Amino acid sequence: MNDIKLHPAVDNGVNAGSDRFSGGTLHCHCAANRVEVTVNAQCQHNHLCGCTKCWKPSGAIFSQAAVVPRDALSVTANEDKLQVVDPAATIQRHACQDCGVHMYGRIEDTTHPFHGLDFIHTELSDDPGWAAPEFAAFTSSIIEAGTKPEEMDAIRARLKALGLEPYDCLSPPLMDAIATHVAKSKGIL
Ligand SMILES: N[C@@H](CCC(=O)N[C@@H](CS)C(=O)NCC(=O)O)C(=O)O
Ligand SMILES: [Zn+2]
Ligand SMILES: [Zn+2]
Repeated sequence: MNDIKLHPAVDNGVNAGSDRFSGGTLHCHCAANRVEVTVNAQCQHNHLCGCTKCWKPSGAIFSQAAVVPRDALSVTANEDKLQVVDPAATIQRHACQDCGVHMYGRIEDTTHPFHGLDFIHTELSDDPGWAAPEFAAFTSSIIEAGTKPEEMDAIRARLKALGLEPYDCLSPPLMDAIATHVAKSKGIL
């Protein structure tokens, strides 16, 4: 056992997803009248995120976030309990007002490279088979939430041991995808 706790989904090892998985339901943490989100797709780009804005289960220092096509996602129960956490943010995080869990994040800016993709936290689903996290994003940002800078070497080593390469922004393929989108929108590519 390793005493560094990153996120419950990876602390005992990363579980592989299923190639045959095609979606499931997510629930908030309320004991009754749970908000339910139904996703009719496997997720992509699942990763840990160390930023201060993404929702984390209690005790976790990283969030786990993935994307799905926005037209594959619908709120199927208790949508009236959802409220956008920060309307000024790029990602509009729709959270349950009662338990605080973020049910999905949506980008409304049609020019954004990730427009059309919604962010979800797959641990809110009991359905097995969601694609596994592949890397850790915004790793240095965990300091902004209280992790001591001197703990970072051990945390990055633990991430690497789990096969989750730590980056301080997004992974190179996603950074390349963003830059490609920007270059195309400027007519450079
Ligand atoms: N260091 C900042 C980073 C925040 C940040 O840029 N988060 C990334 C990853 S989720 C992002 O794309 N944020 C857009 C948003 O929150 O709308 C923090 O920890 O708050
Ligand atoms: Zn709730
Ligand atoms: Zn984040």
